[in-house]
Amino acid sequence: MVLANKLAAWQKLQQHYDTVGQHLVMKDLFQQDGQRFDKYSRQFKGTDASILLDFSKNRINDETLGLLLELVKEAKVEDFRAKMFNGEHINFTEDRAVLHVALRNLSNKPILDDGQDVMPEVREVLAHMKEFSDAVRSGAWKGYTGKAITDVINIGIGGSDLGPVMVTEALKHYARPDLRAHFVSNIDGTDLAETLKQVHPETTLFIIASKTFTTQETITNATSAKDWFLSQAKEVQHVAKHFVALSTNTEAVTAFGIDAKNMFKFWDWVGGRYSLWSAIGLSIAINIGFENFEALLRGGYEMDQHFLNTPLEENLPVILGVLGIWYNNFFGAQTHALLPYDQYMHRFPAYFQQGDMESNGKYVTRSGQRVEASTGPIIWGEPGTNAQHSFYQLIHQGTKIIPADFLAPVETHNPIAGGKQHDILLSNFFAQTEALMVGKTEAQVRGEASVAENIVPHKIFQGNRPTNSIMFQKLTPSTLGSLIAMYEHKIFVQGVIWDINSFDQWGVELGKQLAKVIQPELAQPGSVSSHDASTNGLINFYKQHKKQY
Ligand SMILES: O=P(O)(O)OC[C@H]1O[C@@H](O)[C@H](O)[C@@H](O)[C@@H]1O
Repeated sequence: MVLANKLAAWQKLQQHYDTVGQHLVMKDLFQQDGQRFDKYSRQFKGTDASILLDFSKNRINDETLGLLLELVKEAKVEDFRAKMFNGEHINFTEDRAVLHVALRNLSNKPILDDGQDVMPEVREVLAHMKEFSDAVRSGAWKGYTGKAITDVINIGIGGSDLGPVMVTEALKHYARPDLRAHFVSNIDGTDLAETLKQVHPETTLFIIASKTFTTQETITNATSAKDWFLSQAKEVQHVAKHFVALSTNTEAVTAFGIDAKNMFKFWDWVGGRYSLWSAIGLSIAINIGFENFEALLRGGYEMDQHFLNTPLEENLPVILGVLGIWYNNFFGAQTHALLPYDQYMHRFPAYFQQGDMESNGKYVTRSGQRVEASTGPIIWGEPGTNAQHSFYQLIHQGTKIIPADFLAPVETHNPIAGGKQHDILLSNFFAQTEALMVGKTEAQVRGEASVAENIVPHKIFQGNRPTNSIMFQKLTPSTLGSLIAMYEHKIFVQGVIWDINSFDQWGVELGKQLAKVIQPELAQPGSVSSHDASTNGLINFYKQHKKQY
């Protein structure tokens, strides 16, 4: 593969940026073209999910879009897309297929990994999840004293936590108040301790979620949870009624003491950050019911079909992907904000911090060279309108360009005050992207009542700040599924263009290795001298002041 910045379309884009792109003023473009919204907005329609993407408030014209799509073709995004769906081992550093799309493949089409159809096993696990989640929800699954389960604690971290947390929060409207979901991820004992305070062992189900079943945080928390449980339940045989595992590692699960029949399997072709669609979604299925979990899968599946079959110029993930490239690589934007105007989506940005940054935070190309162009953006965000009262100042008047996606539902689940609160929310949603685009000129500032001369520059907004507006009818399970899959594929498109492997995560390993060296040093008496002066100093400071428990 050729380095992204050496592709002919990239060079053309650079020239276009230098001569035209960087000078484009959106306000003028809107004045010149009354059809700009129609021209630069697209709709996705699933069975019941519908998503509008308005990307007209971007610093682009027809030539920009044409060249960006040329880049997609030249970088062979379509070939890679086919490779992913066909089960080729595109995650070549781990020699794995990338088949999260199989988890939501609701068609009868087989999907092959190493020549074997993975669908029968996928369906088998889904059936197991249905059976189990139904039993927990109906109360048929009983704890060791014969009581029904009231609290489910998912113990997992990274991809084995963030997806279930984000989705259960986003779909809280569909959850039953008498069946509470909790999530413990951090090795900090506070996370587990504070959660255990809220539950009772007789009515608590622990879901130990770990693809590898070797992750230190998860196994340690799971062991402490088991100790807590056994301190009251006493008999080891009761563990079977209160602990289940979600993993690819049967051996480690059984060694932990969980019965293999209480294990929900998935496969190494499911990346951790793409795993909420797999058995890792068990806490979701219990929380919102299996039918709703299936609707989530359907939404994902329908977005997969859209990504696969829609022409590039109509393809939402492709459009979002190339717009990201435009700002990241030509305007030098370092970050990308996700700003959901839906309180239920408050963990959506955190979810895609892992989804995007663990996927595309890489500087080595597929052929092992160093990239010459900037890769994955820093993803951040908070729900509107809270974010407006926090960091929007910098987006409006700071020195950095912050491309942002604004997401909002047309319909709210909670029409408080006869829908008035939703109107207020949405008026802010519309106003912010408008303000970011049009800004406020010096003349406008002066036109306002009595502004002191020295204050004038402070009140000017340059505007021309790019945003995408993403509206969907209502935050239903299928809509959420489509939105998640849309961003997954956006990340895919960008990774292919940058020629990096979006599906490994070697960058998280070094810190883990070093922690394993340091942990025994903390338990030994005396000071350490084997590290650099700073690390030695910090460790020794801790050892001097540490409390013995
Ligand atoms: O599910 P596991 O194996 O416990 O892994 C949890 C997380 O572990 C992290 O180290 C990885 O970077 C993540 O990608 C992963 O999701």
